[in-house]
Amino acid sequence: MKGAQPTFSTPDLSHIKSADYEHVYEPAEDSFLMLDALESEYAFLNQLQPSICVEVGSGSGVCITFLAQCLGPSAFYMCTDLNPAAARLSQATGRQNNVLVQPVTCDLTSALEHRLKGQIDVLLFNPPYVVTPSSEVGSRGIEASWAGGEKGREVTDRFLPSVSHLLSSKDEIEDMMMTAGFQMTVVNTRKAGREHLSVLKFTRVT
Ligand SMILES: C[S@@+](CC[C@H](N)C(=O)[O-])C[C@H]1O[C@@H](n2cnc3c(N)ncnc32)[C@H](O)[C@@H]1O
Repeated sequence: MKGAQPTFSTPDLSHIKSADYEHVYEPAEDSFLMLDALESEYAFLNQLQPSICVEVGSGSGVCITFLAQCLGPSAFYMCTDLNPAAARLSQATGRQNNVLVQPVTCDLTSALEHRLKGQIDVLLFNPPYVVTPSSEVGSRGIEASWAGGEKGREVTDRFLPSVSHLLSSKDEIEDMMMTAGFQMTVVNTRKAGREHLSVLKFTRVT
């Protein structure tokens, strides 16, 4: 049916043993909420035609693998985690679901910042958000899954300032026009050989 929203299945996690979840975050309500959001944003993500997608704090790899299943092999999928067991498991989850996920063990995006500056098209993060003493934040074990420190925001607050220089600048024109008081809508896009063509509509909002 023309224009129908495709549906996607939750990645196969049958390779993960219950003992693995003693070391790595087991997908829970928050993970599944992220999958639902990715599915409902599918049209937007697909139209973006991303080249590089990154998940920070990938845990079991369920979210980045789902994204790779939704968008297919034309993009490169990477993930980071402070917990080395999570980075390894994320790669295994990709493999289990026939998608390639490149893991990096590092704090937030620290290992990517030079090479991928301004090149990441899709950046996901389901951060630890439980209020805990600050001293519990930043472990390389399972505690890193939930320990959010003061107000549950310590990890998120360190992550957010890096977003603007990591993300690709496809919306530079939009930023420029928003500053000038216009809203931008992408009316139509088409891939023509190596070119991505778009018709952009600007409407004055202020
Ligand atoms: C709530 S879990 C989410 C896991 C997975 N994305 C999901 O949705 O099921 C948060 C993840 O972030 C990782 N993490 C916490 N602090 C981090 C940091 N500073 N840098 C990278 N990863 C971090 C944890 O190890 C954990 O895997």
